[in-house]
Order: sequence, then C-alpha cells, then structure tokens
Amino acid sequence: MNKTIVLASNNAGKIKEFNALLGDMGIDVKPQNEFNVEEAEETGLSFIENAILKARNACAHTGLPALADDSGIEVDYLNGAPGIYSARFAGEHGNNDANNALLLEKLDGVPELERTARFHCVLAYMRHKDDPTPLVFHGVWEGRILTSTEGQEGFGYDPLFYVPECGCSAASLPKEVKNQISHRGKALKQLVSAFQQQSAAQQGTPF
Ligand SMILES: O=c1nc[nH]c2c1ncn2[C@H]1C[C@H](O)[C@@H](COP(=O)(O)OP(=O)(O)OP(=O)(O)O)O1
Ligand SMILES: [Mg+2]
Repeated sequence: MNKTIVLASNNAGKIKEFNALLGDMGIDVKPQNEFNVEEAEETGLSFIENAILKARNACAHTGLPALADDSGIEVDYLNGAPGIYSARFAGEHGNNDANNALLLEKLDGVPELERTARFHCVLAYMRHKDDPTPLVFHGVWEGRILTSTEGQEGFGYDPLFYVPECGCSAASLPKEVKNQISHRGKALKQLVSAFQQQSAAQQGTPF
C-alpha cells in the first residue's frame, strides 16, 4: 500500500506515534505542516466532530486523503472534564505543563479510588473533502490520575496518567509499549484492519 495520507495534526507527540505505527505498514503519512495547512478550528462538541473537521480541512487544502485524531482525557471526579477541551484546559492551547498543573490542583486531596480517568482517541479518515462517509474509529485507555508527575516519555497528560495494567505512568512506558496499548494504538489497529479489508475487497485498489 503505497499511498500518501496527510496527517491532520500539529502535535509533535501524536505525529511520532503515528509514524511509528503506520510507517511499518507501508502507509506514508505526511504531517499537514509539510503542505502549509492552516490549523482547523475545533468548534465541534464531540471528539468525532472535531476529528472530522480536522480531516476535512486537511483534505480541502491538499486534495489528498487525510487522517485526523481528536483525543483527550476524561476524569470522572471532574464529570468528564477536560474531555474535548483537554488541549486548552488551562487556557492556552497546548500548554502541557499548565494543563497538568491545573489537573493536579483540581484533584488536590481526592483519594486514589476517586481519581479514575481514561484517554479517548477518535480517528477520522476522509478520502476527499466532500467524502460523505468518513471512517471513524475510537480507542479508550483506562487509568487514573497520579498525585505528581512521573516519567519522561510521551507527551501531554502522560506523566500524570497511571496505567494499572503496567503499574507505572504512561510517561514511564517505552514508546513501543505505549503504542501497543494506548487509546491511539487501539484506534489505529481498527483503522489498519479496515484498510486491509477494503483493499482486499477492491482487489488491490488501496482504500
Ligand atoms: O497519548 C496521549 N498522551 C498524553 N496526552 C494526550 C494523549 N492523547 C491526547 N492527549 C492530550 C494532549 C492534548 O491536551 C489533548 C489532545 O488535543 P487535540 O486537540 O486532539 O490535539 P492537539 O491540539 O494537541 O493537536 P491537533 O489537534 O493538531 O492534532 O489530549
Ligand atoms: Mg487540537
């Protein structure tokens, strides 16, 4: 499958994870900044809507198929916040340190069992800007919020996200491990198997 897909993201952490996961499959993903795509406004009220807005924006600017990721963390004690507003939780878009500090502050004194949380990743793949049937996939990763940061890997909320199945924070995991079990890894596996099914059904015409 030698097909160029635009990756509709400006997040360096995500881009690295996509390259690692899709590169191996012969899928060539190029970040949208290589095409000078302007960032889409994330005006949707769900991960699904925002992922579609981002993918459509990248298709419109490049004329190429595009893959977008809208993701975030849902914290039960905060009734699901920051959710779709994860990147702008503390105000300034993408300020991970400020976002993590605010999350710790809001959970100050909350006991471990009430600190449950999960990452969501919604992927939207569109063949062109008017594609009426975007492919949408959703991956979830369960964990809880630590009381202080731990680990140097990953990005975003990873240093505060305790992964029970591994007994450490997401930022303490080697990247290969995170990519296998994370919300993004799970959603990407669904996408890859949908691509494989389509390409088999269309006798070699890839997606
Ligand atoms: O694996 C993850 N590990 C840690 N944190 C994560 C992860 N996955 C999403 N997150 C956080 C980062 C950001 O606060 C928000 C995503 O926001 P989101 O709008 O989807 O991405 P973004 O604005 O950073 O880049 P872009 O929209 O260009 O893809 O959730
Ligand atoms: Mg964003």
